[in-house]
Amino acid sequence: MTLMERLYNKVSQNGFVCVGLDTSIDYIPKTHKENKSIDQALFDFNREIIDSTKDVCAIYKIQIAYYESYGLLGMKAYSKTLSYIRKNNLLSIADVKRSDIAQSAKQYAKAHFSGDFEADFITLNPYMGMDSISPYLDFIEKKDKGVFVLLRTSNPGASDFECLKLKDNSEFFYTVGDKLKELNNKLLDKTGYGPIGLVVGATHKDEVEKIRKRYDNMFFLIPGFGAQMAESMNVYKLLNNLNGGVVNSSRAILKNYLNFDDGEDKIGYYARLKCIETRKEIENNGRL
Ligand SMILES: O=c1ccn([C@@H]2O[C@H](COP(=O)(O)O)[C@@H](O)[C@H]2O)c(=O)[nH]1
Repeated sequence: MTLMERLYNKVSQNGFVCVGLDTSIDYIPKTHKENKSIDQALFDFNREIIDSTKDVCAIYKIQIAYYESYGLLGMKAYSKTLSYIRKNNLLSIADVKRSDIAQSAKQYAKAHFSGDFEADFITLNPYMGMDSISPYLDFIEKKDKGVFVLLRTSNPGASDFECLKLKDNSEFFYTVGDKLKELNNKLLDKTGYGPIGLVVGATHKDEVEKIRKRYDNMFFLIPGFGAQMAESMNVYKLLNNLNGGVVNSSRAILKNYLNFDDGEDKIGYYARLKCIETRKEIENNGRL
């Protein structure tokens, strides 16, 4: 089975939620971190979240910044989390948003598609051009890996550059998307999708239908739901009949336990509950 088939099947079986492991030591209760090294505390927390959510989510996204910020110990937790995900036959996205000249991109590809930090998918920033993307193709084709490239990001400043108007009055990000679509079209498999996906935030409601239609064969990583308060209807429209993307939620899932008196003893349980709630909210509002 190809990577895209595995992801597609996970979405069909478990739903489209992508659990974001943006794990900060600040989110971990005192009782769960005292007498532990930082790497152990981060990893134990992640393991509890993974064990409790693996049958109600499609994939895990690990935001590298949260681990890098704790130095070597953070990166140890990052590596252990990725390998735990792999050992359990689950899927991972390393949110590393890389971008560089081809020679350096090749090293990034090696770093994040093999060895200590091996992930199934990574995120890329396309703004240095197509030669900053092509070095990843070797791993995509030979090692069955995938990428999600930033297209229309969820942050408030996203329009500063992504939406700059070109001479024909189109927005710049469509040029980026069209080039990536061309590349992805050569790699489609029987799911109808290919391993070059797009990051499309659900926070910009006016464009979601146009983006979904234009990039119909591209699998989306959709951030913005939960802590960034994107509307569930926007998410639904980006999902392409609920099987064309995964919806990331990080803080809302990891910190859900804080909303309950008995939360500290049931971190995984409340994360699981939030995953189920997230899926239901998006599915139900989409049906309206
Ligand atoms: O456009 C983008 C691209 C990436 N992200 C990342 O997704 C998560 C969102 O976390 P929440 O806590 O659910 O808001 C985080 O890792 C971002 O770096 C994004 O938000 N928007």
